[in-house]
Amino acid sequence: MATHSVVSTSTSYLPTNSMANCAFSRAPRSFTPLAFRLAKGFCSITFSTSRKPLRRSFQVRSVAAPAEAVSGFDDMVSGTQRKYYMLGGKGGVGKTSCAASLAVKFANNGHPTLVVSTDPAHSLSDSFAQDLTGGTLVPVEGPEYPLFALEINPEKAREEFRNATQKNGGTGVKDFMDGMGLGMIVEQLGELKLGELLDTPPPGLDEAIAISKVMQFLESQEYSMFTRIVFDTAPTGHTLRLLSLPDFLDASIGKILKLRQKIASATSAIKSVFGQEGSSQQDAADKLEKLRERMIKVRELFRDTDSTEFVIVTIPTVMAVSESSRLSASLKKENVPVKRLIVNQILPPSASDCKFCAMKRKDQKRALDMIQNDLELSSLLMIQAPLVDVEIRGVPALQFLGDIVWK
Ligand SMILES: Nc1ncnc2c1ncn2[C@@H]1O[C@H](COP(=O)(O)OP(=O)(O)OP(=O)(O)O)[C@@H](O)[C@H]1O
Repeated sequence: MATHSVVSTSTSYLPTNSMANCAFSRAPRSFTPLAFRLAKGFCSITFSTSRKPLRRSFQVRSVAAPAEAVSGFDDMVSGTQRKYYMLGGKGGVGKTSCAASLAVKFANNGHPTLVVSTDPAHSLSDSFAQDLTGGTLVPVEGPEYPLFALEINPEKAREEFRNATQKNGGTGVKDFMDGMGLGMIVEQLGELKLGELLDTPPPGLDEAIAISKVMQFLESQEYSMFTRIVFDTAPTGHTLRLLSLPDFLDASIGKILKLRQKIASATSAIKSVFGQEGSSQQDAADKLEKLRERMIKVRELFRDTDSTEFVIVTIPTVMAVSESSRLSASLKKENVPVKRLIVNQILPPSASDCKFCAMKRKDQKRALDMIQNDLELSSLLMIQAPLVDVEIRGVPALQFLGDIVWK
């Protein structure tokens, strides 16, 4: 198996420090790559500057790759049935870059695609070099088939829901129960903390509501065209909490709705309370019911082996690999289908390493060996993605990365 490392032939871009000895040399970071053409033996990159386009040529060395790097993209792209890919892992490992590059690749291979960020700290806009904020679908320019991006604003989604349960400055469901002299029952149902849940949401709720918001989009006929949906998820901790959240919310909301029904039919006095303030409370109850239905759908979606896959993204460091192993175990426990592990930012092969690179390479090798011996991770299809020497920003750059990673 051969891979290609990019070596600048233009000495003006070679750094003056010891890294200059490395095959892995630097490209000008202040430029935005406009087009990448990688062919066997030769690669050319066109950069734009504020003054004029600049073209630089690069030799591409053929070197032995350390391991098989085939991702099984053919399998991922085949069929027109809708499929969901969720990319997750430790913060900063390259989830967004991998998710965005996968979305671009799907769109270039015949799939109308939607890429969604559910990470409260969005970086999709940065990755596509396009403003995708605003919580609506934004078309991404460049790919052959339609590609839309969506950055969910969890804060806004939560506010919308909270407003429906907080009429007249009340504090939501808990006040609603208190107001009917039923606060005691709420207290008795110790685990029923929906009021608090809305006031001080636990970590992960934002993302659950964000995904529920996505479901809202997907239920709509208007969006039925998308055959591939790629999620750029929040870092591991959020994702793990998110996985257990639909069950928790389902149970809590289910209980409160049942309780409400029981109370409503039990006494006429309470019935009249419902009657007088019917619309806002009915509205809140309807919203709760709707949220609950969506949570059930989210839970089913996470576990559907036919249509969903969670791809773990990591980097070759002991800390990242340990976290990925825990993530994999948790996903397995929750019956979430996982097949692939991307090990991103691997130093490309080089004939002459500087001291820094040699040490880094040794560390990376240790982490890669750790993956091979890890009970959780060794069974996954490992995709090795090289550390590239340009910032992955904009569709051409994502296409370039996608062609390396998704083969
Ligand atoms: N293979 C790679 N080679 C070089 N740079 C990379 C590579 N993958 C990602 N990067 C860079 O690393 C930085 C972090 O990447 P990215 O935003 O995709 O990570 P993330 O896991 O989504 O981060 P966060 O957890 O903060 O959302 C970005 O500047 C990106 O361009």
